[in-house]
Amino acid sequence: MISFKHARDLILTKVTTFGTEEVALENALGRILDENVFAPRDFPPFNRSAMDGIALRFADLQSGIKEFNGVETVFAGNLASKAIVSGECYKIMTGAPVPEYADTVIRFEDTSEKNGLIKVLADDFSLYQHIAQQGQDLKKAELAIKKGSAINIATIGLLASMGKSSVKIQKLPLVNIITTGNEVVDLNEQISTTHIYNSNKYVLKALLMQNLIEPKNCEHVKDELGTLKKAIQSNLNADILILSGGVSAGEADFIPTVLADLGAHKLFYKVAIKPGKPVWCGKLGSTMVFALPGNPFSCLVTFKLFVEFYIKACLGFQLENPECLPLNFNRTKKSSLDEFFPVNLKNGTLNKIDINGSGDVRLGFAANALAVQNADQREILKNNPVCYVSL
Ligand SMILES: Nc1nc2c(c(=O)[nH]1)N[C@H]1C(S)=C(S)[C@@H](COP(=O)(O)OP(=O)(O)OC[C@H]3O[C@@H](n4cnc5c(N)ncnc54)[C@H](O)[C@@H]3O)O[C@H]1N2
Ligand code: MOO
Repeated sequence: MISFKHARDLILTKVTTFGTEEVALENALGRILDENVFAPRDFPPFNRSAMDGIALRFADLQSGIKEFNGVETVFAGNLASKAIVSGECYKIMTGAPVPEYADTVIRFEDTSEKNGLIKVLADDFSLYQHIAQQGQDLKKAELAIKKGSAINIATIGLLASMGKSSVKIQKLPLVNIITTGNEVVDLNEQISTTHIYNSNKYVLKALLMQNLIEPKNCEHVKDELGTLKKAIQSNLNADILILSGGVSAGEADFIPTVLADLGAHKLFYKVAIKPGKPVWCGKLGSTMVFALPGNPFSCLVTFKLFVEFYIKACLGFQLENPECLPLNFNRTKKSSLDEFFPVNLKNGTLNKIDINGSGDVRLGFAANALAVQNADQREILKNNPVCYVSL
């Protein structure tokens, strides 16, 4: 059995890229950019009025001029055709280019207009006030977004502002899922007292969808050596194969044997964590295989700790160190394993979530984070910091 950290380090030795693709901007949210994007023009591209008002010469205000002749109105999208001289101003609308002859904007609210003369009521003004100056956000040819950046909402807006209708991004992995177990039936199937519904299938699919991945194939297989072998072989046409169940010590837990028979290169089998100890990980041909324990909460936890970790590392997401916050209750443990438990992060503390072990179908559903009690910490007292990952 290896430590959690050792298991993660082994996974990192298998990090690869799934290739790149060009997608329409509207499909790029949450993905990793695979190109440097340079500003195609200055932003703003011209001195832009930030207010509806009048544009005038600051020097006039400084010399005490308070009344101005409005010579032209400049709307957003238009250019002024006249040059102003001392004592003259433009009426200008938000988003319009401030003509080169003006350098200060006064809001309409701070003016009054009578007989064509516009009076400045405010006494407090500064050069370039209410003007977003050309190139103040980005200069033409400046690196606007670095290759490897995660595309968030703001990035989508910026890319659109730069006129990018499509972007080069990291491809997502192809993922297949095989759930196992004679007692496990799909929703809508006949269920008897000793049968259970296949919740892992839906949890794994949802976890992948959370990572924007739609599984390529998803099937359920009985605990039978030959059938399992065939199913695994026919699901190696993916970057990642996720198995659930059949990895522990039971007489029908065939997965580690089948994987060995198929010539898989094992990275690890059994990690010093709870839940999820019997997790198996390795490579079969070019496919990365994660065989997760069947217990629902173990399946969820090992996906987050290992499968998602691998996917994120391959895609080039920055792997952040876990954050830590005070635990709002006392927690003791008997095992000498790293124990992961569901918590609810609220108001800066980690609050208790009821869960009866890794077979609890509730999966800690009110939880929004997974906290860890390290192997050597037998007891955590209330208000002591605990590290967690978001769910
Ligand atoms: N003698 C030992 N027994 C067990 C050990 C051990 O170290 N020694 N480890 C325990 C731990 S920890 C776990 S976790 C489980 C893992 O078992 P398996 O991966 O072999 O999974 P199964 O036995 O197939 O199932 C366990 C449990 O989960 C239910 N299950 C399975 N698949 C699904 C599914 N798709 N959807 C919902 N629920 C599922 C299954 O019915 C069982 O109740 O082993 C312990 N045993
Ligand atoms: O790892 Mo098992 O997941 O403790 O039940």
